[in-house]
Amino acid sequence: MPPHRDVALGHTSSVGSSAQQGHHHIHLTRQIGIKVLGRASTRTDRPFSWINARSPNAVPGRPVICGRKYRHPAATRPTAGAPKEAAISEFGPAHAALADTYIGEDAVLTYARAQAARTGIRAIGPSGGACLRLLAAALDAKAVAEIGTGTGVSGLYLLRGMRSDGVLTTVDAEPVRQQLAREAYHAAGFAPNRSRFIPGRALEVLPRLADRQYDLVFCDGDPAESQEYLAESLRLLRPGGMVCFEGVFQEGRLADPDDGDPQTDAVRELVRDIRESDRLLPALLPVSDGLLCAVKR
Ligand SMILES: C[S@@+](CC[C@H](N)C(=O)[O-])C[C@H]1O[C@@H](n2cnc3c(N)ncnc32)[C@H](O)[C@@H]1O
Repeated sequence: MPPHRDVALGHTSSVGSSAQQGHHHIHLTRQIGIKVLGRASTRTDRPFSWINARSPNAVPGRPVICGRKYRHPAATRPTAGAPKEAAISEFGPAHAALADTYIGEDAVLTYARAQAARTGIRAIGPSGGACLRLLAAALDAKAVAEIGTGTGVSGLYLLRGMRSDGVLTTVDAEPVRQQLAREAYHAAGFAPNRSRFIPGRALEVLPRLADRQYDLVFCDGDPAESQEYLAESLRLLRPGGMVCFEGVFQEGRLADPDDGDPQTDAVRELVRDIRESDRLLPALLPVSDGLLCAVKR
């Protein structure tokens, strides 16, 4: 087998010859011409919290991702054969904190975040915000819809990633919060025509927005309405557009088998439906409180 260029590491390596590498691995290597650096495990006996086979919503063999504040009791039970994974789990919060501090927020974001805290709402964390900015830039987004303006933290990140002529349409049931967001966008130097504020309940406002006109839809309103937001997002998005849901870890409740709260159940359904949809290509990013993103095929 000829050597393949490893684009991730910038050196060449011989791949596909080891008996330990599975057929799928070899096939993938041939298909994309790079070395695959790791293989997904199919083990389900891990002792730590991100696989929770006891959850009533768990699909056998499929991981249920757990928020970083929650640790399943089994997480503390040592099990032979998986010390490395347990160690990785232990380092999760430290890595998350590093991802947050890496970004560094300016005065406007700091102010908008302080306003969110003052008014008692949760704003997306810096690492989640940076992902939104990154995705908006990667999509070259001209039209973005947001459910849950809050005091403008997520909107600032979105606007900073969008095209310079892009428009953010943002919906919130609380006009007072939208006014704070408007001030934050202004303070950050965005012209008024870069944002469109629509006050009202999401399920009343979203049906008025046009089909297939949006590059990105960011959902951060009422988690209990997640399924409806997904349906509306699929209608609003152009093919190749992306939907993102913030807060899917539900601060650890998602993977808590004892949590039967209807809101958590709604998010569990959302997570499962997105994963199993053949119209969507998902990735669950472990930033902020879980940012579930999916491209509409
Ligand atoms: C978590 S906060 C949004 C934070 C914001 N995305 C950020 O990161 O800066 C949720 C917001 O959604 C709004 N909201 C909750 N339920 C809603 C609904 N059904 N329709 C519209 N907005 C809603 C709340 O008023 C609140 O401002």
